Amino acid sequence: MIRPCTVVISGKGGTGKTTIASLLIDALIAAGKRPILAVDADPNANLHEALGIALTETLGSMREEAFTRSIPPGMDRTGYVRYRFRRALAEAEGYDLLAMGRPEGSGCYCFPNALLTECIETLERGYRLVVVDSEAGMEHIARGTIQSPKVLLIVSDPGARGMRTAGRIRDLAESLGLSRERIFLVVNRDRGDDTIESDLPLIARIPEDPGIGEADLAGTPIVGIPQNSPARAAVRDLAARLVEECARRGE
Ligand SMILES: Nc1ncnc2c1ncn2[C@@H]1O[C@H](COP(=O)(O)OP(=O)(O)OP(=O)(O)O)[C@@H](O)[C@H]1O
Repeated sequence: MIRPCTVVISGKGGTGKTTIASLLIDALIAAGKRPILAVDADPNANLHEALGIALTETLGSMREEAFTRSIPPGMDRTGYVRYRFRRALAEAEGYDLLAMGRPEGSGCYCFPNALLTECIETLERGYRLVVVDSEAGMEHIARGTIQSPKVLLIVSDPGARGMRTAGRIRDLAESLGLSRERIFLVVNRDRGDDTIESDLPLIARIPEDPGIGEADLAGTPIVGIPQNSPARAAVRDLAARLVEECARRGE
């Protein structure tokens, strides 16, 4: 089976992971790289809002039912959970979205992780790309839920502190077995004249874009910003680079 190319977007809180994930998914679809599986693995699940689609269910929200609710006649519990799992996919033009939902209690994603680990291989079939909106801790990589991604993007603001954090995330990813050549830096909210001091390979500089702020303020989807907006153009270039990286690593 050919596995899709998995791109994980990580970075510390508020750096623009979800914004970039949504524009990236949109750009990849426009480039014909469909269908895409989008996974919202951020505890503050809001990728669906950035993409402008409704979400009816998260993997976390299925927990109670999976164990307590009586299952329909003729189905065993595993079959029922798989059925519900497929239903948790929000279908949209060119992609499906799966949201993990909030962690249970002490920050553990035990149930959604177990579910995703069990189902991801079957689920991945049929997708060309998997784009994961993740968090800095990379619990999903640590737990092996998301198999070694082909590309890890670390999003950071241009400042020195952001660069140090990006370096620490890279070290964490490496300690989890990800090879350095798969890890790239994305500088977001770039003002053009910032000096980037990082030993991470820079794959994209996404400019500060007033259209994103306006969409945020109005609560409208990020993917609704004009096609010619500066951030969108930069993400299109990023999408093209990712397509090359995936091809190099055997999509
Ligand atoms: N290039 C940009 N230009 C202008 N504003 C931006 C840009 N990128 C992100 N923002 C703004 O920065 C804020 C944080 O962005 P976003 O929610 O995408 O970050 P995040 O890393 O996903 O956050 P969290 O870790 O909380 O999930 C939002 O208000 C968003 O509108």
